[in-house]
Amino acid sequence: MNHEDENELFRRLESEMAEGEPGRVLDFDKARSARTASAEADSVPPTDRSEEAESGDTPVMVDPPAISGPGLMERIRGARRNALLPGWLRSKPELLDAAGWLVGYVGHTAAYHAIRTPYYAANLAARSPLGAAKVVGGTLRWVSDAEGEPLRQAAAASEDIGEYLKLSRQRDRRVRWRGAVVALSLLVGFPAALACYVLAPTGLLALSGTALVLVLGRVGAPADKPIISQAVVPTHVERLTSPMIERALGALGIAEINKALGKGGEGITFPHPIRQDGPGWRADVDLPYGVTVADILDRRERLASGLRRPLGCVWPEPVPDEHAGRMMLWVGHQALNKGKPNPGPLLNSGALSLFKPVPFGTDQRGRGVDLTLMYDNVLIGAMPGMGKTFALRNLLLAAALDVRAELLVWELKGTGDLAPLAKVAADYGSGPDDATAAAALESLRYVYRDLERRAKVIASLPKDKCPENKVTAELAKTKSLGLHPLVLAIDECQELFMHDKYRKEAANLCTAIIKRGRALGVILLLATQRPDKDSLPTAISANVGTRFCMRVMGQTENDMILGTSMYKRGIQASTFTKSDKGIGYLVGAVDEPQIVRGYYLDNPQADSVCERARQARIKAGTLSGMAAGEEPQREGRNETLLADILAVVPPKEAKVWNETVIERLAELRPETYEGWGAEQLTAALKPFGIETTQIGRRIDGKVVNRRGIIRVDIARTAAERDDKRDAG
Ligand SMILES: Nc1ncnc2c1ncn2[C@@H]1O[C@H](COP(=O)(O)OP(=O)(O)OP(=O)(O)O)[C@@H](O)[C@H]1O
Repeated sequence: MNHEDENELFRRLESEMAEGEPGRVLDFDKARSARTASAEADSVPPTDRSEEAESGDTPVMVDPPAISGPGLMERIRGARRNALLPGWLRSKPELLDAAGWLVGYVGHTAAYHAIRTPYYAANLAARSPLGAAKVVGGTLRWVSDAEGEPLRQAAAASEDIGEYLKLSRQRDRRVRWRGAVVALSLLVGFPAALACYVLAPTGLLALSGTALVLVLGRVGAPADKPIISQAVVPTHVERLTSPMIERALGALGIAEINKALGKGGEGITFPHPIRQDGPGWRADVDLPYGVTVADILDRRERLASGLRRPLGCVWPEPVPDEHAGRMMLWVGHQALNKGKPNPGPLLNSGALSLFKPVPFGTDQRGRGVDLTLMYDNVLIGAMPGMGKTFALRNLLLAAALDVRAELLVWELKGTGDLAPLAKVAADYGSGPDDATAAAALESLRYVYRDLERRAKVIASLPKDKCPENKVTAELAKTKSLGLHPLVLAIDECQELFMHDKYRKEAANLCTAIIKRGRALGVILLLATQRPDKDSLPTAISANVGTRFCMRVMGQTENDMILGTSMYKRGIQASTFTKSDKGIGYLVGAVDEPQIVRGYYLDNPQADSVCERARQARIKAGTLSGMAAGEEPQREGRNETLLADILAVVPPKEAKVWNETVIERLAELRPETYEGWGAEQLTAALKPFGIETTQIGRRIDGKVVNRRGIIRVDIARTAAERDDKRDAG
């Protein structure tokens, strides 16, 4: 292109720019390629550029200059540092696990061969004559220079006399000195052996004889029949490679991935080398633009098929603090659900503190996952039979081993899976019936009342003792304060939240406990198999700190347990299979969701942990309530009801309709009374021996009869109860 043409092109460009709106994005590539296509001219005259820059219509550059982003220091500061030591060296349980495995491996190998030593010895002895013959034969062949025989034969056959004579002379020389070596050895060796035979102690003689026999046996053994068999057969797992991952991703049917892998596509990038990570391989993958880890999680099964690995081995995960397309793909050597169930450290551990992390399970890589229960509440959800009760029981066993913790345990299914806890629990009930649901509700009321008491105690404490206005390990130790950890567990809590009579009150109490209980040392543990808004009030699911979700049907249940948008973020418990029992997503224990397999303690093991916890409690003097043989109060009554009625019905109102009373009660304590009906008040007063009665009122000139209370009845019963309490 000559300068004329070039100027013409830029004139055109300028006029285009002038026509367009200000700041319009120009297709510079097009312009550039037009330039290069038509000529050899390799640069724009500097005058042209400066003119552009000076004119007000300078095109807007939308791409940053090539070198952009943070400066060198910022990049160095922001760089991610790789751990100095490998994970297994930093984590004590992993180190212990690896050391234990090594000791076991060495021990097994040693024992295996020790048992077979007589067999190995007999085998070698049997082969020693053949070994001796091989040694003698080999020596004779060496002395007679047998290895040169084929060459001599060849020279003779080809009648190459010169070569033959040369080889024969070499042989004669060799035979001479080799024969001398052997003769000398025999001359020295025989008398030496004879002397040893006569003079050496029997032990040394036997040892040398045995060694000789074994060596001869080893020499006599055929190469294809090893004497020592293998103690362990190593499993060979196929290495995870980038082509395998690309092949698997390409088979997912995601258009963007196919485009990236196709001809001219940008391919798939791996920001770090694929490496061994625990008992599996870890690959970090940058998915093509626009593809998220959630897209892959949706197709985990297909991915596993593409990798030719069982589903339980393939665990794609989002990477914390990275873009949505960065995937950590961990491919285990063995399916997670095929590993031997691990009872975990609770089986043998001594005392625990709920203020510190307690063992809960292991992640895919076998590393221990702990949970801190204090200042938290836990929600466990899954389809029936996936391991909710076992997971809940793990947490309760940990709580049982903290002798200070008061346990209230309710299992509303009636299978008795939590029965071992009855040995240590202040209150325990199991059953699908109304009475158990009512008792569980009573427990909630008790906890709620205790919440009020705890709040008062904390408020009355000097600031230096309670600087953060919450229960501390120190305060929990002081028995007189009554600020010990209070753990209330309800398995199949949907039974309570869907109960005809109790659902409203149960939901209100639970919500209040979840909201206020954390700082006051109250821990609520809930497990449900029906995570929907009717069976698990949203106020509860929204306020729980730690969530564990095993297999569920779909997005709604997933997000109900794990929290809103978790499914979209790729945390999908619906991808677990039927055999993934006890395996779930744990959210809230650390910053990022984890896949965890809960420790598996069967009934007898749970029983033995509870027995140990019981003994520890007896020793510490903290065994209380039902576990201590005290009769539980099962009156089904709300302890504050009478006082509450007296508070909302002034003495001048002698008779008040139930509906008026509950309206006022709901204003006083919405968490307890909201949703009560007139009938419920009548039922709630019955255990106190108070009957409601028909009360007539004239409305619009007509007499309307409705059930109501007589205030003096309430006041009398309340006074009697107070007297009794004072006397008792
Ligand atoms: N961590 C685990 N590892 C291996 N297997 C487990 C684990 N947890 C539970 N299981 C198995 O799953 C089975 C069901 O467990 P569990 O009774 O806790 O389920 P669930 O969800 O409470 O059931 P349901 O909804 O019927 O009450 C148990 O019998 C046990 O064999």
